[in-house]
Amino acid sequence: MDAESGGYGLIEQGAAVLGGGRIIWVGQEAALPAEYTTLPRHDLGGRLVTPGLVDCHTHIVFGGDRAREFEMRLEGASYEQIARAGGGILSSVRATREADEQALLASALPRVDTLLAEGVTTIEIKSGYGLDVESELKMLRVARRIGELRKVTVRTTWLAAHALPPEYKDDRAGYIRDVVIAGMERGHAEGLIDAVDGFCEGIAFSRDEMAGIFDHAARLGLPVKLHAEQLSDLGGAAMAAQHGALSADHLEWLGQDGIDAMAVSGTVAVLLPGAFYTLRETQYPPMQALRDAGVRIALATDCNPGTSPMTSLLLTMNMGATLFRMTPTECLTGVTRHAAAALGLSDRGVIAPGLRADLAVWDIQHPAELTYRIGFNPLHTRFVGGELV
Ligand SMILES: N=CN[C@@H](CCC(=O)O)C(=O)O
Ligand SMILES: [Zn+2]
Repeated sequence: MDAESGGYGLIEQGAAVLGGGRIIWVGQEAALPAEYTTLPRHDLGGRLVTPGLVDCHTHIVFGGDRAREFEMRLEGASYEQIARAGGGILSSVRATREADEQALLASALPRVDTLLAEGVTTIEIKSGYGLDVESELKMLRVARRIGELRKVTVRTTWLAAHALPPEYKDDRAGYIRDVVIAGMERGHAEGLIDAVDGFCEGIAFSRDEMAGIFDHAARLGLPVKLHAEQLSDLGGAAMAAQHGALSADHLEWLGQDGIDAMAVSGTVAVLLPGAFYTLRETQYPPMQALRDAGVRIALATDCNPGTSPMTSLLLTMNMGATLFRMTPTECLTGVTRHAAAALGLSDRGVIAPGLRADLAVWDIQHPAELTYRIGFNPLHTRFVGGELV
């Protein structure tokens, strides 16, 4: 990092050596060690290269859409009112339960491809619209298939604690036992789960319920993360941090206790400006206090049918800057290094020897252009695991 590059760590006239899916060497082309000078070359024409982008919070696999809910909100209904009336997440649950794996895959792929076309090379995909064991596992199988078909890294997250389905409306404990925990065990045994998440909110699960679910995840050796403090302050982020959570996400209502706990545990703050924008929220995440405490901040699309029907990580960066006053450097770090950390991945997000050769090549001169433009995609090429895509 240096002052001139604005903290990006830019290398002018740079070159990188890739091999075995990894970055072997990076530096100025003039300093390329002699042993590499005879290797086949890709001339990138002086373009800017960044790490491949990481979208660390998505619900990109789902059935149906929520365009009617969008209209209802414009007519004055709130997200909570719609949820309490059986709409919101539960309407996506009905459509997701009805869809088979093929249909879910077919509807998700165009959304995924839109992300990839903007330089994304790693995507997190949550369950959470099935809310029964079979439907939740179905979502995660589709997520894994997306990774195989598109040759990108997909990290899967068990989000059965997203909402209470109607058949369990008088039996919260039964839902947690029979679906959230029993399904977690099965999904873990089948190798379908990389992390466990939940929605800690008045319309979803309490802090104590989530703590019990996280204790179970810990027994299985699964890392945890949490939708916390989106609509109210239930102290979810602090509880998640005490469980060593990889990330706490949303965080509009996060208080100082939560910030302090996240700083101690190294929990990444994942901000989701798409949901903030769509819900026309007025409560801002505590950017400066997070910075002051040294909490790492990531950005993600939160692509979902209700609160963030968005498939652009570049627009997310612009929103992070315009809505949350993040600097362009913070926005880029937020979709690379810190986003990788939010997924527990230490092998990507930076261009450095030994790390995965996931790279995005852009037709721009300066990295701030990625954040500054709106609706413009300057991606030239991606390298995924060292392969030119
Ligand atoms: N906040 C909870 N879950 C999703 C929204 C899901 C939905 O409304 O379908 C989110 O991250 O914003
Ligand atoms: Zn979410």
